[in-house]
Amino acid sequence: MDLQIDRLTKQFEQKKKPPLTVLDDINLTIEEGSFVSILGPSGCGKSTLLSLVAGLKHPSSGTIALDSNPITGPHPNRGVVFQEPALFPWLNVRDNVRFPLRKTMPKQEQLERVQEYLQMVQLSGFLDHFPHELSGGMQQRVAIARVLAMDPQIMLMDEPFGALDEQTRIVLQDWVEWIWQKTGKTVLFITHSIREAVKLSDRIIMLGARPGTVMADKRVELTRPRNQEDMAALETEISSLLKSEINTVMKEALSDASHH
Ligand SMILES: Nc1ncnc2c1ncn2[C@@H]1O[C@H](COP(=O)(O)OP(=O)(O)OP(=O)(O)O)[C@@H](O)[C@H]1O
Repeated sequence: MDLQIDRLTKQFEQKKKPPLTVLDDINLTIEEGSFVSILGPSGCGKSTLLSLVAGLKHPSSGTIALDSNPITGPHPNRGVVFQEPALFPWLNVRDNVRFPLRKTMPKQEQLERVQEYLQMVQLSGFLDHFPHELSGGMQQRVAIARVLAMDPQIMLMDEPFGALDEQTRIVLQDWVEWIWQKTGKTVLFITHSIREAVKLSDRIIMLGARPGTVMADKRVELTRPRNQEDMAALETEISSLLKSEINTVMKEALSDASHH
């Protein structure tokens, strides 16, 4: 099922100032089963866009629809993974993953599903562990298993590896690519890392700053698994695009400041 974003605009009210436009007339179709990353300078509206797709925030104008059904709020067909794993500290791994399933199916089925997805994230030996007994990377895998177990159509991932060390991050990148290939889910993935985006994505959408519009939309045709040499040229190209965008924003900010 495609995700269709039409003429999407989001503004936030500000005290004693005109509203802040964060996303301005965004039009995108995200194809079913594709891995799409969103890159852009800090504050350009990446998280806002993801929250809108999640249904946690509402558009100021425009629409978002999943296979022609308008999104009006959160729904299990869209699973969200944040930078912080957000597990319940008082529940063990089994019950953390089971939690969202508890009203949707018989208990035996819940437990089977929990087992299946913890196996997929290679944590089936940790059912009785509590979050504080796990490393950050393991906690994030539990959080991902919890979302996968709900069998969403789309995984919305907001810098899921941003808080992890470089080595763990590289391992989890390979692993998320494997999960994506195995499950065939659509992934919408926010990252600050150009390398991560180039490694994982079918398509990279770059948001520009103030107000957030689509600055570039690139298909990545490199064969998987991708190696550093093949990725280098595209990384350089994206990096210079982003640098010039950030420069523009900083110059604007400086000139605004000097006029006040
Ligand atoms: N609830 C809110 N009320 C007012 N302004 C908001 C609100 N949420 C976000 N903003 C503003 O909207 C802009 C975009 O924020 P957003 O978090 O979407 O950016 P981002 O691209 O995800 O940033 P980063 O890369 O730093 O995480 C920022 O200027 C932010 O201050």
